[in-house]
Amino acid sequence: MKVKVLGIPVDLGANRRGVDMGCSAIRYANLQNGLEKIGYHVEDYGNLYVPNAEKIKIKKTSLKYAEEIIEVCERTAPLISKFMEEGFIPLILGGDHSISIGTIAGCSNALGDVGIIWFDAHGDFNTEETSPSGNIHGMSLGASLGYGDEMLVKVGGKKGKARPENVALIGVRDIDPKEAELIKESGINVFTIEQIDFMGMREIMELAINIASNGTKGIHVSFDMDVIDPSVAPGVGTPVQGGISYREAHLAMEMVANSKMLKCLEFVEVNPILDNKNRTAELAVSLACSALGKKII
Ligand SMILES: NC(=[NH2+])NCCC[C@H](N)C(=O)O
Ligand SMILES: [Mn+2]
Ligand SMILES: [Mn+2]
Repeated sequence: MKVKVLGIPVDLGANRRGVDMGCSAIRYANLQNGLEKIGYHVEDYGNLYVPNAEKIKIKKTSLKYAEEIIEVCERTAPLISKFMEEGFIPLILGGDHSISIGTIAGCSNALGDVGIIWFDAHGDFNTEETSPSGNIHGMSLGASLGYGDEMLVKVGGKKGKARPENVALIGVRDIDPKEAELIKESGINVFTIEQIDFMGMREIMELAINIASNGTKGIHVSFDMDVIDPSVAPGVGTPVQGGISYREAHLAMEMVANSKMLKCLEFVEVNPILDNKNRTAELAVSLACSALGKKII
């Protein structure tokens, strides 16, 4: 039971500044202590170097900071693979959601076949052509599945990090029109917030875990804190009303732990500037503990 924590303080993929501080906020909320209490050996690698937005001129408004984000992701991928080969579960702290292009590449390279459960209010399936914002954090799931800019798609070496039938996108309620078409075309499994209301998180997670486990060597869980309702998780840059509850989020993580398939875990989009006394980071810590096996009794 070993966890290796890695901070990736990228905020270049999002419009609002401040998610780069997410990793510090999550560590400050006693992450290491919480994991040690449930029996983990925890090593903290520290943060990856990320260039400062103030020093960079945007070259392309349709793919903002692409060069820098790709460079960070290319450094991330081999590091994640290495942690996994050493027997650690990587626990990655964002940063905005663009970092997943690198983490998923690394996880996929280490495992060969990986399933992805992606929690998000958004689809993160835009491309340069469909994105209304040009922000790469809205493109990272699509890029991981082979859609979009060649350089983004090729991070870590191979195009298409998982089979679409092994991917579950959960909690979505804000998808751009052309993004929706791409999502449908891709064939990934989508569970909207409406379906969670209707079927309950338990059934959705049973399906999602099956989807992500079927024929794979393990599951990568990518957790965008904006999947949770903003009344519970206010410290995010792109909040959308009507998100999942505190307990639904925990139940989902508890079921991930029970599946014994978790190989790589990340929490992204925590923005301490917009938070209320660090409660969103504290929630990320308690969710991490649940995903890694913390039990009520
Ligand atoms: N990871 C996120 N919070 N993504 C938000 C994406 C918002 C919007 N769909 C866009 O592409 O700009
Ligand atoms: Mn996201
Ligand atoms: Mn989101």
